[in-house]
Amino acid sequence: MSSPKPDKAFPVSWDQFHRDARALAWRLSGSGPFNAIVCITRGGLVPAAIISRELGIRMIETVCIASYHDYKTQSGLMVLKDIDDKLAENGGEGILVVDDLVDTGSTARVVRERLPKAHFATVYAKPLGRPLVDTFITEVSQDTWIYFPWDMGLAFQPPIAQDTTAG
Ligand SMILES: O=P(O)(O)OC[C@H]1O[C@H](OP(=O)(O)OP(=O)(O)O)[C@H](O)[C@@H]1O
Ligand code: HPA
Ligand SMILES: [Mg+2]
Repeated sequence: MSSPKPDKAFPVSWDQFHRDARALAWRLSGSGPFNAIVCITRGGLVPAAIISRELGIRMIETVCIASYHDYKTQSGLMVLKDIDDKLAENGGEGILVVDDLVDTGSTARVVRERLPKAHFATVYAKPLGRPLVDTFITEVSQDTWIYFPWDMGLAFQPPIAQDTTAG
């Protein structure tokens, strides 16, 4: 049986995301040193860019994984592009893996199997995936959906007095 879809919303602005990704970089600056970043696309691209700038890591590899094909629905995790074998030598020691969030943990689990010694970092974490992450910044509940700034746009909001759904 599939779990109920998250019904709480946690919208994140560009400003907030930049602050949180920078906070993650600060926290990571006490770990390492890291020779390279492995970024889990697509969500990991933005935090990886911010962290690579802050920590001066210019070697960046991608692992391309698609797990949520429809809005809030996870189905059939696919590894579209694997990590270069050379980077996976030594079990990924000295490698920093970056993603935007960990939810059920299935994406992180696949990457961890490939890079068991790598350091795994995400900006946000939900309880089911949290044990798979070494460093993260903010935890949200499992029934919360995180709305990233690249998935949102500015929209008109009706005044409270006109909102028929308001009490
Ligand atoms: O812990 P999990 O339940 O596996 O969920 C977390 C993953 O889901 C999202 O990726 P998605 O598959 O939506 O692809 P995208 O990064 O290309 O948006 C997110 O970016 C994480 O990689
Ligand atoms: O809460 C989420 N927000 C955006 N993408 C996601 N992919 C898995 N969980 C989430
Ligand atoms: Mg992703």
